[in-house]
Parts: sequence; C-alpha cells; structure tokens
Amino acid sequence: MDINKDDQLIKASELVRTSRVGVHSHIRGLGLTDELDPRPVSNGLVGQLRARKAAGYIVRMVKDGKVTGRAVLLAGQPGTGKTAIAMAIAKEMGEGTPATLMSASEIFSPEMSTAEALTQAIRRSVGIRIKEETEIIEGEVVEVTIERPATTSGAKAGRLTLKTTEMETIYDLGGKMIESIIKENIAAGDIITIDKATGRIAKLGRSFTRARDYDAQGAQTRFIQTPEGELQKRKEVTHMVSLHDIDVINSRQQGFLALFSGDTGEIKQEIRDQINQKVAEWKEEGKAEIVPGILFIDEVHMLTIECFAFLNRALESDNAPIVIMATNRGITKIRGTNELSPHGMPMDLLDRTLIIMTEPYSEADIKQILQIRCEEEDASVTEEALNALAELAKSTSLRYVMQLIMVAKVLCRRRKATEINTEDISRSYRLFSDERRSEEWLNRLSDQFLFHHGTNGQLNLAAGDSASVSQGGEPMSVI
Ligand SMILES: Nc1ncnc2c1ncn2[C@@H]1O[C@H](COP(=O)(O)OP(=O)(O)OP(=O)(O)O)[C@@H](O)[C@H]1O
Repeated sequence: MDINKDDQLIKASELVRTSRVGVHSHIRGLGLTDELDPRPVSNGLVGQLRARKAAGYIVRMVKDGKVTGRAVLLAGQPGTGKTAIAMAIAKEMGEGTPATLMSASEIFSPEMSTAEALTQAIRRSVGIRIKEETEIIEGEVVEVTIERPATTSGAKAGRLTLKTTEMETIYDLGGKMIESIIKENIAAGDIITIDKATGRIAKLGRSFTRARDYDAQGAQTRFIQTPEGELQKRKEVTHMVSLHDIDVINSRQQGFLALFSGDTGEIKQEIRDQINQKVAEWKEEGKAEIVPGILFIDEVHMLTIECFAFLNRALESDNAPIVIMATNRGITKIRGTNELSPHGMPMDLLDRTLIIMTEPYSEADIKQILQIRCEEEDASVTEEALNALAELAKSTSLRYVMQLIMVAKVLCRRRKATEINTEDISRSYRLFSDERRSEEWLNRLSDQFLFHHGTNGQLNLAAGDSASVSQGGEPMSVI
C-alpha cells in the first residue's frame, strides 16, 4: 500500500509505529489458562505464579458479578510486581467493567476532603449499563457531497445519500453533521449509523461490495453486509457510564463539561441520594444494570486512619466495587495514630481483606523480565549484556536496572551499533547512580550538605566549602 503525500511516495512498510513505552506497558493480562493456571511467562508477566492465580480468582469473581464490596491486599517487597499484577487485573476486566487505578496520595488535595475524594473514586469504579431504545438511521453511504462556501464565513452545505438493500434516500446536511462527516472521514462504501437524537455518527465498517478495494483500506478494515429494510429504525443500545459520571452531569454547579476538564469539585450528598434512587428505579424497570468494578489503591499505607475507617464502611454498601490495595510496608504505624499494625493498616480492615503475597524474584525471572522490557523498548541486547543487567539487579533493584536499558540504548546508538553490549551497561551504570550509591555518597559527604540528618539522626545545618565532587566517587569521564 502506498500513501501519496505531497507528491512523495511513502511506503507503508517504512512508516514507524510510534507509541509511548510506560513502565507497565509490557503487561497485557494475567497470562492464565482457562482453568486459571498461570503460564510461567505470558502476557508480559513472569513468575509470581501464586499471586497471579489468586488474582485470576478475583477477576473471575468480579466478572461473574457474584461478589461486591470485597477488599484485596497485594503485599510484598518493593519491585515484586504488585502494581504490575493490578494492571494485569484491570486489563483482564476488559471494557465492560470499570476499573479505577490510583495512588493513595491522590486522595489528599486542598480542593476536596478525603471522604469526598474516596467517594468519587468508589463511584468511578461502579458502572451503570443503561439500555435504551433510540431512533437511528443506518445504511451504506452512496455519496457524500460537501459544498464549501466561497467565503470563510459562509455556512457549509452538503448532502448524504444512504441506501439499504431495499431503499435509497438523500439527506440534507447541517453544519455540525458536515463536521462529523469530515472528522470521521466518511466516504462512499462506508456503513454508518446516525443517532437521530444526538446526531452522533458512527462508522460500523465498509460494505462487502467494496471488498475489492481492499488494498486501499488497510488490514484492519471491517467488511459488513449492506443493512436490510428501512433506513430509519429503532434499536436498543447500551451505554456504560460510571455512577460518578452521572453525579457530575447532574450536579448543577459542575455540569457535564467538568467531565472533560476533570475538575469536578465536591458533589452534594443530596444529589448522590437522588441518583442512587433513580438508578434503583431504572434497575427495577429493567432499564439499567449495576456493574461493580474494581478500585485499585497503590501505596495504601499512605491513607490515614480516617480514610481506612471510611473505606471499611463503604465496602458494606450493596454496590461497592472490589477494592484492591497494594503496599510494600512491614509492621509500621497507621498514619494518624501511634498504633503499629501489619502493613500500616488497621486490624479491622485487614481482617476482612484477602491478602495476596508477592515474593522476591529468582535471577532467572529477573532475566526474563529484563528480556521482555528490552523487547518492549525495542532494544536489542547481547546475551552477555542481559546477564550483566540481571546480575546488577541483584545488587541494586529491578526498577533501577530497567531504567538503565533506555540509557544503554542511547549510548549504543551513539557508537552506531545495533546491539547493547556490556560496555554500554557499565557506562550507564556509571552515569546514573542507584539508591544505595546515592546514600553512600551522601553519608561520605555529610558535612557538605545542608540539613543532613545522617544515619545517626544528627542534623548538620552548615554546608561545607567544597562541592566539586564526582558522583559515586568515580570520575565522570564516561563518554
Ligand atoms: N512478574 C513480572 N512480570 C513482568 N514485569 C514485572 C513483573 N513484576 C514486576 N514487573 C515490572 O517491574 C517493575 C516494578 O514492578 P512493580 O512496580 O509492579 O512493583 P511493586 O511491587 O508495585 O513495587 P513497589 O512496592 O515499590 O510499588 C515494573 O515495571 C513492572 O511492570
């Protein structure tokens, strides 16, 4: 397939796919069989078999819709894949189940109380599947004509000819409709549906009669039959919205625009009560279905005792989502108290929580994870360099070593090579310090830093004279 652009022919095969690579972008699911047995390496996840299997049961429970209001805790040392497993759970849920992923620190903001922030997070994780009958126009596009006005201020005019297997009609188009048609790139041969109430146009696919133009369409094109019967018909459509979306749209001082800005502010309890009542009525009448999803709270030890108490109570509601929490803390103080408790969480909440423990990785698992990350970052690496990275992860951390891949890739490119070698790794290691070397460095130069407490807790207020020190005590003449 060729794309003609500015008289220059660009081969589609030469186009480079650009997409951002995030820390968890290699995770595509839990990698379980139908019997919920974990495959050793699958869907981007490696090892951690027991935790993945347990997570699979949670997904099955939520999807079956049999349980609501349960709490699950992913507990384990830093870098043992708790967030990765939570991401995998969200992926497994699919589009039909709402999933909210957040860090506990997001609960605290000057704009709203913690109770309000938690309520919004919970209601964001509860979906309402609404069924309604709407009038639609559905057919194959025979022709679209848009007349552009001579002046920029004049209104555009246009006509759309649609057909089914039995009839053909010409529609006059207004300005908004023309914009949608241009935006959706609607052309002759497309099968489209227009919602009569909202004017929304959706492209369903291309007509089979156009299948011979396949080369010009791309492999993802969906071919479908030309609709039969009348052009205008009534159709049952289902939408999925979250309880929070309904709250925002109905809260007068916010309005639906807040959905786009994300700036929702506090919502009055009376509005929520009315919405709960309305949703209950819709449910009674068979118009809506409540779909409790999942709310994932990372770094849950950051919550205060009040937040935990609030969560505990919220979980008792009939339509509460499954709350999945994650923490890397041991026995520590619950925030806002002097009480020590496992994971920094109150005992009454822990008591009703299913705890999934993640374990430290073996060297083979680490190597496998690093291999997956290299592929994800499009970085070719020699076997030796991969071993060096895995070895380094033992003395530093998996996260630190994962970051080095990107640096090593740049260094590798600079020497015009295609494969990262051990020298690229060692240069990256010398360029960027890990946590342990940074701490050693600070302790060594403690008298030259302001407000240095030191490991003995002593505070040093005065800075030293000299600051000309190389990082990690090693010379910086690396590249
Ligand atoms: N089993 C795994 N398979 C593939 N990638 C993994 C696995 N475990 C962890 N990772 C990756 O390693 C990195 C660190 O893992 P993650 O952030 O999930 O750890 P964590 O347990 O949440 O750590 P912390 O307690 O510090 O928040 C991430 O990029 C993650 O995607």
